Formats: sequence, C-alpha cells, structure tokens
Amino acid sequence: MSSTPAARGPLASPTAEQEVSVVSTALVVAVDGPSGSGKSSVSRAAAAALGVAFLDTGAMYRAVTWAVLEAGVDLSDAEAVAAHVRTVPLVVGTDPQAPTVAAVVEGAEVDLTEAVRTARVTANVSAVAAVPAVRQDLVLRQRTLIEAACVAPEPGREPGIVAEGRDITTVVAPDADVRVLLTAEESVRLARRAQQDLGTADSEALAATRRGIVERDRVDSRTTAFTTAADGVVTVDSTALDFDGTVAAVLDVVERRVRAGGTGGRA
Ligand SMILES: Nc1ncnc2c1ncn2[C@@H]1O[C@H](COP(=O)(O)OP(=O)(O)OP(=O)(O)O)[C@@H](O)[C@H]1O
Ligand SMILES: Nc1ccn([C@H]2C[C@H](O)[C@@H](COP(=O)(O)O)O2)c(=O)n1
Repeated sequence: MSSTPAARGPLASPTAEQEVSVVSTALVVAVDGPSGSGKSSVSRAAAAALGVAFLDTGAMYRAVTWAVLEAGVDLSDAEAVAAHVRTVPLVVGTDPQAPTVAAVVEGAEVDLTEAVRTARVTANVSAVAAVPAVRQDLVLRQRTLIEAACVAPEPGREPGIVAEGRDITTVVAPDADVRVLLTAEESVRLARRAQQDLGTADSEALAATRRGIVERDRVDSRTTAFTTAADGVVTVDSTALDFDGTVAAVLDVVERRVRAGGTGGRA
C-alpha cells in the first residue's frame, strides 16, 4: 500500500513494490460498459453531482498510445510498446468539470486532452491496450489515482471518485463501494455517438460510426469483459433514458448502495 499518493504530479510507471490497494473509506464508484454507452459523460456528471473526482481510464490508454505513436515504436512489438509506456509519466486531471490528461515528454509536460481524441489514436488504442504489460502498468497507476482521490482529495472536493473504463468493475476496482455496468442497445449507442461525432444520425453517419465502435468493442472484448455484469455489479440500461435520466439512475444506485452499507450483493 503506498502511503503518499502521487496523483497530482507526473504519474510514473510504478515498480512492483509500489503496488497499491484501493482504500474503501471514501466513496468509490466504478463504471464500465461498451463503447458509446455513456461511461465517460454520465460518470463525469455523476462525479460532479457527488462532489468527488472523476477518472477516465480510457484517456490514459489513449495518452500512452499517443506517446508510442509519437516515438515511432513498432506496435506489433509488445515488449517494445510496454517498455516505452513504462518511460512515460502521465499527469491526469480528475476535476469532473474539466478532466485532462498530459504526458511528460523529454522533461516537458505535453497536454494531450485534445490529441487523444484524434482518429489516429482511436484507431491504434486497442492494440496498445491489448498488451498485458501495458495493462498491468496502467492498472497500478489508476489505483494510485483512485487512492489519492480518496485519501487526499483536491480542495473543495469530497473524498472519493467515479472511475470509468472497460475493466474498472472487474480488475481495477473490484472492491469499489458501487459498481455499475452502463449499457444501451447497440443501435441507440451508435445513434448517440454518430450524433456526437458528426452532428447527425443519418444512415451514412451511422454506418461510419458502426465501423468504428463495433469493431473497437469487438477487439477490446478480447482483453476486457465489459458486456455482462460481474457478480455484484448493477446494470443500468439507458436505452430508454435520456442523459439526465441516466445520470439520475446511476446516482440512485449509488444512494441505495450507500444506504445499504456498501459493497457486495445486488441493489
Ligand atoms: N442516456 C443518454 N441519452 C442520450 N445521450 C446520451 C446518453 N448517455 C450518453 N449519451 C451521449 O452519448 C455519447 C457517447 O457517450 P460517451 O462518450 O460518454 O460514451 P462512452 O461509453 O464513454 O464511450 P467510449 O467508451 O467509446 O469512450 C455522448 O454524446 C453522450 O452525451
Ligand atoms: N479501463 C480501460 C479503458 C480503456 N481501455 C481501452 C479500450 C478502448 O478502446 C480505449 C479507449 O477507451 P475510451 O476512451 O474509448 O473509453 O482504451 C481499456 O482497455 N481499459
């Protein structure tokens, strides 16, 4: 267990001795689910409503993918990818109003908040995220961030965090106080994403979106389990809910769990 969370400075790849466990004295909410289910937008809004931190773990996979591409590392060489990722300190901002991600490159902090959303990063992130040593590395860094938000919250914030990503409920924070699988029917997820990315949900836009997110989910599902709820994970299906209704449904799960006294069992 690390005694001094280092989440506000650059977050270097931890050594095995530095492996941390997540403390459970503060509120930890873990949210996973397929692409376009609303993990990041709903989790952000839920974190803001609860007054706690927000962690987008996908942004971390995206940031190290940016770094690997930038360095020209051969993506088919898993060892080289993992070795390079280990050299890249990340700086993750967990304010739900303005989450950020940056990497330290040659001693200088490079803000990647926008860069991680480019098509190039999106097209390559699954390959990087599939490298087991990269996953081990980032899982440890994510646990450090979660722990930091619990034991040393930013001024004005409550201790705790809403953390989202495809392996949060099962691997990163299986002991979280509240674990939610956020899902929606594929056609609804595609329409929302097409609307978001292209400003339209017409048939051509949907076809382009389908190629992007269905294929990414197919590849990602080889390394992470995010389509079915693990034991103790509550499913929130937003197919028939609007955005605010989905946030309210997640907050309702949190409230019922907290009232019921914490982890384990079904809501
Ligand atoms: N219940 C909802 N009703 C309407 N729109 C929603 C709802 N939930 C999410 N959205 C919208 O759907 C889009 C996709 O959501 P978001 O990016 O949060 O998904 P995600 O699960 O994080 O996806 P990915 O894993 O691909 O990053 C966003 O435009 C978001 O505002
Ligand atoms: N906990 C996580 C989070 C993300 N990934 C991978 C899989 C995704 O394709 C990619 C980007 O995530 P997104 O920003 O779209 O949520 O990162 C993962 O493997 N585990």
